[in-house]
Amino acid sequence: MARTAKVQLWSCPVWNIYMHSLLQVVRSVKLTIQQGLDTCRRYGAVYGVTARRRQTLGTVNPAGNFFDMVFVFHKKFGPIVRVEGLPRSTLLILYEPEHFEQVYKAEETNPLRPGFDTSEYYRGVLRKARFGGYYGLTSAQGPKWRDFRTKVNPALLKPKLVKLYAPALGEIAEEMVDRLTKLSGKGDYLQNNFDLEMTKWSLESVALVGLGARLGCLEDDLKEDHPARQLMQCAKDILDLSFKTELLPPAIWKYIATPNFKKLMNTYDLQWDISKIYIDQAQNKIKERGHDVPEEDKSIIEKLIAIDERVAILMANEMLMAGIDTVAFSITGILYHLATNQGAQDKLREEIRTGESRRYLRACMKEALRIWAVVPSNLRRTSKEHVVDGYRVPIGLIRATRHPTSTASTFAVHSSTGGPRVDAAWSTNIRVVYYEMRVGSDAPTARGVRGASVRTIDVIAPNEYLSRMDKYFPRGSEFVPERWLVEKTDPLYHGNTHPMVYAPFGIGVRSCIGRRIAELEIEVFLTKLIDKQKVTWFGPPLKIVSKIINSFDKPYNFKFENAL
Ligand code: HEM
Repeated sequence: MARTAKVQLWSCPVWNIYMHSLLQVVRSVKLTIQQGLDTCRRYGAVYGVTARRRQTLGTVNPAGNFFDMVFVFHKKFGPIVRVEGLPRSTLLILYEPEHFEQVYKAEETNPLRPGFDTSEYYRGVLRKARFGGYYGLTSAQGPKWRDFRTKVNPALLKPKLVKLYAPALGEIAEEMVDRLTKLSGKGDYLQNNFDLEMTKWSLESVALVGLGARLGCLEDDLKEDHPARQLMQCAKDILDLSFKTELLPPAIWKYIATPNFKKLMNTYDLQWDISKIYIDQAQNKIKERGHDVPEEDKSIIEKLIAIDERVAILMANEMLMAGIDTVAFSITGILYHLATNQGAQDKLREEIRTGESRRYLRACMKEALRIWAVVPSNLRRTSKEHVVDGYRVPIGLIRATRHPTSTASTFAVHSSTGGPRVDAAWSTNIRVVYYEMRVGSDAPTARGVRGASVRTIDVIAPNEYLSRMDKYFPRGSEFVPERWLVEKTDPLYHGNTHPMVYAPFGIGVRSCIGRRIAELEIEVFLTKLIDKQKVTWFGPPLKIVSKIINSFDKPYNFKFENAL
């Protein structure tokens, strides 16, 4: 397949692909990490040093849990840690909220979050005519991202509009509660398949909003060719195939259409085709009913179709990608904490039955997301230079390799955007030099340079790790919903901590667009479930594994009984 695509580094939303690639590398190769205090002040110099001066951490954290890994880094290297050895970029982990706040705020006008190049290729090149210049949110940066986000924000972020879905989500939740009751009598089925069941519920719920239809995920005996089954498979395959195509060696899809790449493009096509059928149905219903409906009664899908049919389909696909596993993980985490804290569960049940308030329910949700966030850290790619705590963080790094035959002692770096020419020195015996970029398009000249490539810098805010530290949240590893409700004078009061520490839905203008939908889905389901069922947990504690996002390790030892 011809590959004329000008592929840039793209954004992936919740999946934070770099976390995953980081974990893979940590498992398989020796990571070279330099302590921030040493490195940042002398960024270029450190990159120029030989392996002999690098601290090698070795294989860290074979279990692949992101929390444990950043814990080790923090303890070993301090508050600013740089991680080398990743395929596409350098990671700079900032453990002080003031530090990442400074970088994130400075990047807020153009927040860059890298993701899958293949998704951009599909939308921008392979199916360019179909997408008509729209890239969605998950695979767009800069003006393309901003334009789409500005278009869809009003439809997805208005609480009043999202609340219109509460009754229909309530019906789905009731069906799911009945289903759980039924399945809990089926031997060890739920122990092994609780995640699948929660995925069915979250897909059914998010599709109601994104596609305006009930898919039928909660039916018994879903056939292989059932659209619900296919959409569930598409979401799973897209993440899986993108990872394999882009991050596992040999990542040659830009030159040769590998089998995984072809499969990925076909999966995107299938997801589009199925979504289009539902969007067409929604459009027909709207036509039959007529447009003479007050603006505040129009559904999300109606508002999106009014912008453009392609925007509606693209946004539905984004929701199906970002809104299934995230919600399924979060509800599982909340249920686990309620099952292992019966006092909190009883208190919640009482609040639900009196029906006067939802304060405790919301506190339980916040508390569970503090302890286990589906996206364990946030990430922004630098687009400008920063000085953090006295250390210079460049826009990126140029990796220049000296030609073996060259005897020149310097090479030149010049800027096509008008910056000054800089002569950089090769150190004796060093064939590879990292030069800190100062302007967007710095590039080394040919004198003695064999090859040059640009490495970007991704600044990581390890929010889940920080949120469990006693320093920020007293009794940080305990489930204490009360901290979200107590007065300012109470030492547990959540507002005493830095506002950037707790960020399960991300940070700033690029934060999760599905937050209100996710919160409503979870709230409605918990209300129905805890009213009817007492949830308990038996066996060893539930464990997290970090894949593209966080997920849980089986078995799911929940027990559901009728609540008194
Ligand atoms: C509890 C469930 C969820 C959690 C914890 C979560 C978390 C996140 C996080 C951390 C980000 C990255 C934000 C940033 O970079 O600052 C994100 C982005 C995103 N999320 Fe969610 N999410 C959830 C549910 C959903 C749902 C239900 C949808 C769809 C309806 C959704 C759609 C998206 C999209 C499209 C983005 C990309 C936004 C952009 O780049 O402009 N998420 N989410």
